[in-house]
Amino acid sequence: MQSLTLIRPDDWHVHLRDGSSLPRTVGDMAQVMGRAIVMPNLTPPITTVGAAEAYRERILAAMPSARQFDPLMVLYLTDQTRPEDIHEAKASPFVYGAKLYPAGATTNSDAGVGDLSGLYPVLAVMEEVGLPLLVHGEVTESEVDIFDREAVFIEQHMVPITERFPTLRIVFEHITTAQAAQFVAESPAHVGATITAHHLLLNRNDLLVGGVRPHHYCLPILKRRTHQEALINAATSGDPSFFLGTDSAPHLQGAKEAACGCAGVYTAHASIELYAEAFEQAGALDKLENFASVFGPRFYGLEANSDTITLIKQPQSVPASLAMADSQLIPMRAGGEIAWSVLKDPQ
Ligand SMILES: NC(=O)N[C@@H](CC(=O)O)C(=O)O
Ligand SMILES: [Zn+2]
Ligand SMILES: [Zn+2]
Repeated sequence: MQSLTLIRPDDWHVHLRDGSSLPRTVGDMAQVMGRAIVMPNLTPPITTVGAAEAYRERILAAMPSARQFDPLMVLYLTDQTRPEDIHEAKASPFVYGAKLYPAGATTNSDAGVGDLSGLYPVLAVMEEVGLPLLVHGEVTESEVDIFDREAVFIEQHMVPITERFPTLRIVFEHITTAQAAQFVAESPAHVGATITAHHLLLNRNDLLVGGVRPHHYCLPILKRRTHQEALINAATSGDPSFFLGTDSAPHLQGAKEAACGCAGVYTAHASIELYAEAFEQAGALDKLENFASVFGPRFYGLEANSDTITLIKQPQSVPASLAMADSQLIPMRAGGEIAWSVLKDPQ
């Protein structure tokens, strides 16, 4: 049977949520991932180092005992964030970045940044102390088409930010377009990007052909096939600017299958297996380890994990639903199969 042993991967963009959701999300993550950058878009958002450290404790308390999993915390930037908050974040051993959500761009982003230029004093400190800026890169103006919001963000915001703060470390999160892939490829090494498994495996036909598929609805929204191909090329290029970030974002079934359904795809149950499928389809399985396990830690100035996992080419069935928070969510590929499995640790 075909098998593939990798340095243990990390997830550089995940939503673990809070409270009674944590056993599901943390349990799934900790099965395979060594570390994860934990997104701060809770209600209320994680805007202080104190809140980030308390959230980290709740995550650790929800961990299955068997494995080590290290949650790396992130501050949520608002119009009220002060330069002092950045100094505190840099001083914390648990905080690895600060996240820019344009207000209204995505789930729980209402408290995000309204006026980006108002954030410049904060970005100046981030550049000075070397704290990475993680960006949900979409404009929110109602007149801009939803499929264009990422590309317009590059012109309106990414270019000015990188020009004004030329050494600021930036992660362009969950990129979905050829324009974003090109922007990152042409930027210096301290500008990176995460790419999700679902944006490698799906395009907007998978969202809309034959009926609307609410479980494929996420932000930034799935784009046309040519963009999917550009993302596959970027992820399998061997360029260290591109690394794994699942953006696994659970919502309960009822919140997705609704007249106004929430954005987010849940992939934490089988994320490395889904990436393996995408890399195999591209004939680039040999590029998976660097993308999943080496380039992310290198970007964040960390060592790669010291142990390994083994993937085997053995299909796994995905349950029709997964329990979360006394209810259920519908994971990616629900009721179907994924071509790869992770060999379980011997007990
Ligand atoms: N990606 C999504 O569609 N949703 C994320 C938010 C985000 O990452 O933009 C969520 O928190 O649900
Ligand atoms: Zn986002
Ligand atoms: Zn996200």
